[in-house]
Amino acid sequence: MGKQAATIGDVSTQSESILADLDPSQREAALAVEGPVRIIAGAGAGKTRTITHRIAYACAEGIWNPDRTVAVTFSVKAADEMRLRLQGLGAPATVSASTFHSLALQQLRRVWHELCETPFPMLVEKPGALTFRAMKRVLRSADIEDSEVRDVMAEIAWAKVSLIDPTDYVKVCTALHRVPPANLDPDRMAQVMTMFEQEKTSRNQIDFNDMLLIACHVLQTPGDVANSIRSDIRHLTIDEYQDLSPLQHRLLQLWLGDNRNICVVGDPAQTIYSFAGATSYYLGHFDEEFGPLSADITLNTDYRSTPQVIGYANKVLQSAQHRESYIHLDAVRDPGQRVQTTAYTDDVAEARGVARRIAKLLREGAHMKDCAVLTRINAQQMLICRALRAEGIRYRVRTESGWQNVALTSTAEGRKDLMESLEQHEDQGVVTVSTIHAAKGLEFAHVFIVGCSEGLIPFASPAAGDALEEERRLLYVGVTRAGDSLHLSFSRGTAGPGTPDKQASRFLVHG
Ligand SMILES: Nc1ncnc2c1ncn2[C@@H]1O[C@H](COP(=O)(O)OP(=O)(O)OP(=O)(O)O)[C@@H](O)[C@H]1O
Repeated sequence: MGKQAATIGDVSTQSESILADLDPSQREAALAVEGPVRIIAGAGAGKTRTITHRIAYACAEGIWNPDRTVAVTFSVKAADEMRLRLQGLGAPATVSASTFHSLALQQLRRVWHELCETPFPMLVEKPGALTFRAMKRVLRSADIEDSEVRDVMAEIAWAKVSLIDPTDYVKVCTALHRVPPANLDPDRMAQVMTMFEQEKTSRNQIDFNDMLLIACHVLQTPGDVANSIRSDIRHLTIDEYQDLSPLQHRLLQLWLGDNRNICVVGDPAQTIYSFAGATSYYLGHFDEEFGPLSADITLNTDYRSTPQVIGYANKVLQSAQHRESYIHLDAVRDPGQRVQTTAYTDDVAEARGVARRIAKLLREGAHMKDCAVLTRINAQQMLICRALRAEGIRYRVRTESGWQNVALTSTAEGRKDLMESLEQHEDQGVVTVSTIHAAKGLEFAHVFIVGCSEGLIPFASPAAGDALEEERRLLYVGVTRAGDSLHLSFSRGTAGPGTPDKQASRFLVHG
C-alpha cells in the first residue's frame, strides 16, 4: 500500500516537472491526451518539445501504454533526436520513435512468415542501375545520361508516393500538365515505370516505397495479421505532418482503422518537399478528416531566434501566394544584431568572405558547432569547403538529406554508427556545411545562407506558382535555423561572357 502511494506520488511529481517546461499553449496540447489533436506551429515554436513532452507526460501518468505508443517522423535523424529527447524526459524505452519506412519494414518482417512462404524480399541495392536497365530496354538505347537516370528515378518515386499507377500515369500527366523527365513522352515514361517494376520483381527485390505499399496491402486485407499490426498502435503521433505524401496518408489511415488517438504536428510554411510528393493538404484538412478534434492548437512563439531574425522570416512570407495559411511568428528573445546581407563580386569572393566572417566569430568566442553555412544545392559547397580549409576551420558536410532516403539506416547498428559519428563530430566541434533541405529541423546560433541570387534561390527561377512558393518556403526554413545571427549573401559574378550579372534573390527583404 505504502509502495503504491509512493509510486503515485512519484509519477505526479514527474508529470508536473515534465509539464513545467511548457508554455500555456504547449501545455494545453500536452494535456489533450485522448482523441485527435492538431498542432500547427511556426518555426522554433517548440513542435518537437511539445510532442515529446506530451508523450512523456501521458506515459508517466499511466494514461498511455508505452508499448503501444508510436511516434513517427520522416528522417532517421529526426527519429533518433525524438528518441533521445524522450529518454531525457524519462519516457519508457518501449515507446517507439521511428520513420514511416522503418516502422512499416519492422511490421512486415514480423508478419511475413504468416503471409507467404517466400523469403522477405531484398531491398534494391542499386536503384540507379535498375532504372538504367529499365530505360535501356524501353528506349532500346544505352545512350542515357546519369542525370536522366536520376530524374527518372525521382519521377518513379513521385508517382509511387502519389499513388499513381503506371496505367494511370498518362492521364495524370494530361490532367496536371506534367512533363515527364529525360525528354520522355508520358507513354514512354509509363513503360519505363512498368519495366522498372518487372525488373525488380523478377529479382525478388523491393524499393523503398514498396515497403509502404506492401504494408498498405497487408493492412487492407481483413484478418488477424492486419488486426495484430493495428493493435500495436494505440496512440500515434506524427511529426512534420506538412510533409505527408498520399501513400503515407493511406498507411496511417490503415494503421488507425477506427482508432482516433492521433496527434499531428506541422508547419505549412515548412513544406519543402512538394517536388517529391509531399503535401500540406492533410495538415490543413485534418479537422475535416478526423474532427471533432480534442484540441486544435496553434503555436506561434518562436523561442529560437532574435526578433531581428523572426522579423526577417515573417517578411520572407509576406508576399507569399498563400500567406494566410502561414503562421506569423512572435518573438520573446531580447533584441540581437540586425540581419546582414552582403553582395560579393563573385562566388570565390563570397566563399572567402563567409569563411573570414566565421573565423572572426570564432575568435570572438563562438563555438564551431554553433555555425552553419547553408546552400541551395550541393554543388555550391565545394568553394565553401575550400575557403573554410584556407581559414583552418574544421567543418562537416551534412550529407544526410533529412528526407526519406535515410530511413534505411534504421537498423540498430546503422543508428549506432550514425549517432557515434554525430557525437564524435559534436565533441570535436565543427562548422556545419549543409543544403537548406538537409538542415531542416536543426538550429544554429550563427547561420550563413550563401547564393541568395536569382537562379539559386529561387532555383532555376520558376514561373509564379507552386514551385516558386516552395523556393520561398525553403528560404524561410533556412532563415529560421538561425538563433543569434543571420548572414545572407550572394555574388554578382557573371555566369559567362555576354551573360548578365546575377541578380539578388527576389525573396531578400529590403529595409
Ligand atoms: N516553452 C519553451 N520555453 C523555452 N524554450 C523553448 C520552449 N519551447 C521551445 N523552446 C526552444 O525553442 C527551440 C525550438 O524548439 P523545437 O526544436 O522543439 O522547435 P520546432 O518547432 O520543432 O522547430 P522547427 O520546426 O523550426 O525545426 C529549442 O531550442 C527549444 O528548446
